[in-house]
Amino acid sequence: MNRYPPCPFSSEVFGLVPHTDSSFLTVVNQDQIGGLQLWKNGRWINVKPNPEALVINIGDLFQALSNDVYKSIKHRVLAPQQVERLSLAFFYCPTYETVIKSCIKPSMYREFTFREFMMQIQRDLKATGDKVGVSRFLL
Ligand SMILES: O=C(O)CCC(=O)C(=O)O
Ligand SMILES: [Fe+2]
Repeated sequence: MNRYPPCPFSSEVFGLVPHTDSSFLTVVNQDQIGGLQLWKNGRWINVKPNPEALVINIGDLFQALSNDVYKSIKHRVLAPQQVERLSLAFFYCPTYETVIKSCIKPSMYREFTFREFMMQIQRDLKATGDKVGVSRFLL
């Protein structure tokens, strides 16, 4: 559950900074406040809340397994100005021992386990303050 409290400095801070999800797939149920945006064709696009729909995000593992046929899209959440925003995110991930390996050859990525991937993200975050992500495993 993500809770985004109303923020008087909403133009200066993010609810959630730009990122890609480290999962295989993410299922998001957002409320009606809005603020979720996708980076597409060089600009941020609003994901309009729809009470009858869930948002399905392709994650980094889907990108690696599909050999970049599908991309994990960069997204962010703007901080709400006046009212609280809530969302539910379900990250569909494999076990840590699962080997991520594309069946499309030649593979763009070397084989890696989900554990290796998550540990590399933590190391990069500590060292650079940023998630480098799946590009770390490009051959
Ligand atoms: O709150 C949202 O709509 C998206 C949440 C999200 O991107 C995440 O939890 O990774
Ligand atoms: Fe996300």
